Amino acid sequence: MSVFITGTDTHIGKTLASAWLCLHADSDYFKPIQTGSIEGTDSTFVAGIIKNRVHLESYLFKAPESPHTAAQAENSDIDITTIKLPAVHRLVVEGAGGLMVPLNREHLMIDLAQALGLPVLLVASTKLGTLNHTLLSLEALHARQMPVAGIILNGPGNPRLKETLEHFGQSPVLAEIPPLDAINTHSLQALKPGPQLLNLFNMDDNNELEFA
Ligand SMILES: Nc1ncnc2c1ncn2[C@@H]1O[C@H](COP(=O)(O)OP(=O)(O)OP(=O)(O)O)[C@@H](O)[C@H]1O
Ligand SMILES: C[C@H](N)[C@H](N)CCCCCC(=O)O
Ligand SMILES: [Mg+2]
Repeated sequence: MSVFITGTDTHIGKTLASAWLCLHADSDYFKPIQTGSIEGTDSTFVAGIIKNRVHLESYLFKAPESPHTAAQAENSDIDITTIKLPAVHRLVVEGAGGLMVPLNREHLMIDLAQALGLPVLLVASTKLGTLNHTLLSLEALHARQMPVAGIILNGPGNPRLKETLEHFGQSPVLAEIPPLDAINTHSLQALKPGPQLLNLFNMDDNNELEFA
């Protein structure tokens, strides 16, 4: 089984969560659309953690902007039908920014996620404001009846957040990643995912995802 990792925002921890999951789930990594390549790419970061199990991006643009304008700046255009999943058994696919990020004049990141048909993991902050951002993202996914595997909370502990998001968002919080002093293979290895999250990678493709 493979998953599509999105987030409530850019810079929210999608790559961190992706590297962490690839490490523990023995999974490959694929970032179909990367912008801001000058600053360094997510694939390069993840390759530092899981070495050579990182697949080449389908689209790579220099400008640290939304994919639709970063592509335009290079006289290019993103055609989501050209994005094919690498033929591997376990794959973590990372989006860019959040779900409503435009890829071209017609498609948003959520359209790509829907086209790829993978269960979606939503990375969300634990900061004030996250309830709105997270529930809006879940609303968008549920409105399209897309398979939502669950939420990964990233940031300082916030006791009531899990229960509130599970109640209103009808999706499980599958992991809570604390602020890490260092981000490397050792620190990610030491952070153990729960069985519910790892089981996602052991499910076969026709398993129904439902909120327990
Ligand atoms: N739990 C954490 N502890 C420490 N640093 C973190 C944590 N989560 C994220 N970061 C740092 O915050 C920055 C943004 O995280 P990350 O690159 O994973 O965001 P992203 O959602 O993948 O962004 P993008 O939309 O550009 O792909 C990175 O420098 C990352 O190392
Ligand atoms: C450049 C950044 N690191 C991401 N790759 C792209 C983020 C696009 C965000 C668009 C937006 O929501 O305003
Ligand atoms: Mg990233």
